[in-house]
Parts: sequence; structure tokens; C-alpha cells
Amino acid sequence: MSLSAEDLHWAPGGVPILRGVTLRLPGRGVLGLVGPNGSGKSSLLRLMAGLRRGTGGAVLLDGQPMARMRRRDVARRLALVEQDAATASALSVREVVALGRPPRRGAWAPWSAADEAAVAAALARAGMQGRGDQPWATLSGGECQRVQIARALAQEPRELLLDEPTNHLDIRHQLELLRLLPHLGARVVVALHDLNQAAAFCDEIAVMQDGRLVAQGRPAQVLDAGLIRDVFGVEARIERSGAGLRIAFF
Ligand SMILES: Nc1ncnc2c1ncn2[C@@H]1O[C@H](COP(=O)(O)OP(=O)(O)OP(=O)(O)O)[C@@H](O)[C@H]1O
Repeated sequence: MSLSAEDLHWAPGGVPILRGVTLRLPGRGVLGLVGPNGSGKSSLLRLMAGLRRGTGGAVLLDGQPMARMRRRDVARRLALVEQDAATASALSVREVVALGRPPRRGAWAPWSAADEAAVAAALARAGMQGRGDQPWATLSGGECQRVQIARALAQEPRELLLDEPTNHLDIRHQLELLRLLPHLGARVVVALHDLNQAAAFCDEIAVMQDGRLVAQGRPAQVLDAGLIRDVFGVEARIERSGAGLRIAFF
């Protein structure tokens, strides 16, 4: 059953930001969250991660309202990597990844072989094995993103929420990161701006517009010229080849 938003509303200070969003994760694979600036993608991810409480509706984890769960139990289940997540710069890569472990450890438990193994596994999954001793401050932008993902993976989440993880990355690092997503050992929800990348790398796409979820399904079902015009306000031509598609904008 996994993670879902059910008729979720959020109106901080009375201003409606999320207006009745119902979003269910697909049974497996990567769900892409797309939508114009300000449509509510980051807000939805933060509410689904339990960092904010909705003002109506619910976020459910395995059918249970997240609001009634302990923070620690939520953190054992899912992890969020926010946009431009910052980290104290004096740490090594291994120390940064180890910051993901507290939800998995007893309050007073010493650092264990299991913790060490989880950190090593997270580094390997994120393609950063052998880099544990490197100072965080010396990493490239793409490496920083990978280490933030490794830190989230060290929580051993079943659901991983990523908010625009390709921000600031050059095209090679964007593609490397997107190719990594199906291999992270978690269900992934990823907010993306590039519709072609979303179509190519996501099993399903969910489209936000003005605080509402206006479409969800396989990329070829969801992305058409009419939706792109209505939601993003641009003209597009969809070129289909087999199961894939390419969007040309004009
Ligand atoms: N704490 C808050 N209080 C009031 N308004 C907020 C708050 N957080 C976000 N907003 C507003 O909610 C709207 C949606 O913001 P959000 O960051 O969720 O959009 P987004 O789709 O992620 O945008 P982008 O693509 O630009 O990152 C914006 O108008 C934003 O200014």
C-alpha cells in the first residue's frame, strides 16, 4: 500500500497551496512529479515526508495516518532529499552519510558494524564507493547530490522522495543521477522540471497545477500537447517511438 496523499490540503496562514491532492505511489519504480514553478511540488513532498502537517485530508503510510505515527517510525520508512540540501562542510563524505543513521539506531547505542555496513551500502548504491574519506567541502555539485542521496539511503527507506535532484547539474551528471534512480532499492518520487527527462526515466508521471494533481499515469498516457499547453502554457509536439516519446517545444 505504501505512501499516499488522500485529498490533502495545505493552506498556511489561510492561503491555499495544496487543494485536495490525492497521489498514490505506483506499485514499483519511479514516479516523476512535474508542474510549473509554484504549483506545489515541494510542498507536497514535504507534507508526504511528514515535515509539515496538512490542514485537511491525510498522508497515509501503509494505510495508517502519518500524523498519528512517531517521527522516528516515519523516518525508518521514508527519506526526503530537499532542494539544495546543505550540510556542515567540515565533515567527510562518510560522516555526512552517517547522519542518516539515527532513525535506525537506539538512542544510546554505540556505532555498530551494522551502521558501518549500511553507510558503505548507501555509498555504493549512490555510486560513491571508495569516497568516504573525502572532505565533503571538496565534492563537485553532482557528487554532493549523490552523497545527499546516500545519506537518505542510510536510513534504509522504502520510499525516497527527491526534490529536483538534478538542479545545478551538468547534463552528464543529470543523466547519471536519473539512471541511478531505479537502482536505489526504494520506491522513488522525484520532482523534475525537464519533461523529456521525466518521460524517459519515470515509470509514471504526476502533474501538478496550481496546488492540484491534474493527471497521473504512464508518461505516454499523460503527456500530450493539450496538457502541456494547459499546464505549462507552451506549444509542444509529441514524437512517439515505440513505448517512448520525445517532446519538441516551439
Ligand atoms: N510556508 C509557506 N507559507 C506560505 N506559502 C508557501 C510556503 N511554502 C511555499 N509556499 C508557496 O506555495 C506555492 C508552492 O510552492 P512550492 O515550493 O511547493 O512549489 P514548486 O512546485 O515546488 O515550485 P518550484 O518548481 O518553483 O520549486 C508557492 O507560491 C510558494 O510561494
